[in-house]
Amino acid sequence: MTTVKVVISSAPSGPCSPRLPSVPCAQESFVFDEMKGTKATIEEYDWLGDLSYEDCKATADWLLAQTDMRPTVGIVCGSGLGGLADLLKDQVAFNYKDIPNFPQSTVHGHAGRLVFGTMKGKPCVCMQGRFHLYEGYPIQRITLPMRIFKLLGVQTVVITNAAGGLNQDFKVGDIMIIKDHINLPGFAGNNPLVGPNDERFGVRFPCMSDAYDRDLQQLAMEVGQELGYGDFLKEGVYCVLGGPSFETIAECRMLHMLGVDAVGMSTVHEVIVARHCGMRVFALSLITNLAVMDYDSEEKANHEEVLQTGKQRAEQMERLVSSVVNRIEPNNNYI
Ligand SMILES: O=P(O)(O)O[C@H]1O[C@H](CO)[C@@H](O)[C@H]1O
Ligand SMILES: Nc1nc2[nH]cnc2c(=O)[nH]1
Repeated sequence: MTTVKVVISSAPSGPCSPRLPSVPCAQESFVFDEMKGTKATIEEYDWLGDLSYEDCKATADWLLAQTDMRPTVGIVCGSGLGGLADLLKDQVAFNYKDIPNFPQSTVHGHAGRLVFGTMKGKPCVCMQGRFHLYEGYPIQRITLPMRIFKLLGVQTVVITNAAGGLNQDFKVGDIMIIKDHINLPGFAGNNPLVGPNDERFGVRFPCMSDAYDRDLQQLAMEVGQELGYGDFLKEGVYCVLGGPSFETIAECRMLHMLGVDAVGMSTVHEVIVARHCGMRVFALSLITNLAVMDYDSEEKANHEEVLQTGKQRAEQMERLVSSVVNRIEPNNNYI
């Protein structure tokens, strides 16, 4: 695994203080790559490493050469939700380690396979395992699969995750349709679109007020009601944190005050990159545990509980996702 830590800086005598690369101004601003010990100007720095448009295209072309499947729907399985991939028929599967430029899954509950197949007759590609910031990958690399999805022909991305519930009305096992997000690492400049923008993927300043497709949210609500999931189907705002430590009580209280309904360590970066390249997004959180907000509580968040809840709700998550996918039209409409 290659980890690159970069420091953006400028000469002390320069007119600008240390700054983010998205607002380059001082001539003397430079990027110091701590791993390689090299220094380059913001323009010169190889932000994407081997993840340029051409490299993404090479990966997509490699995959397209191995299978006749032409997916229009891309699915990301959250922690403990890898069973979604097993729903696919006529599977062609690749271990991440065999796919050029792909990172490796390092987290328990994330198998590390890219599975092509049909779900209710629709050609799909499914990430059985995702990448997280806390695994040490650069943020551009954990979101690489979204660009590969786009280049494979995917139009709609269905993203799932396991999350801690902050909304006091939520219970363990609830499924939350994500209607919006808060990108907390993004407040500190940790956004997957930082660096030079390649217009072949999308615009420099993508809009995020329509990040989560409203028609698909409504469709999922309808489908959920039809399936009899009304009691545990919710909607809300998801907040991403860097992890891997779970939140303190004070952090949970702060997030709750900010209007966050569920907290996790994934999804948002994928959503930003998916929206940047014009795919539409539908996302679900499985509430695997309740955030601890009370100093008298003995509860302790832990990954085993997360995986366990995933197992318990797997069947309903799978039915909800497959029923939504069933009603997505290839031209991005739904029926
Ligand atoms: O978001 P997913 O990948 O579902 O996983 C969630 O569960 C893990 C913690 O148990 C973290 O990785 C968190 O992000
Ligand atoms: N950050 C965070 N991620 C989670 N993933 C599943 N549960 C949680 C949680 O409580 N907090």
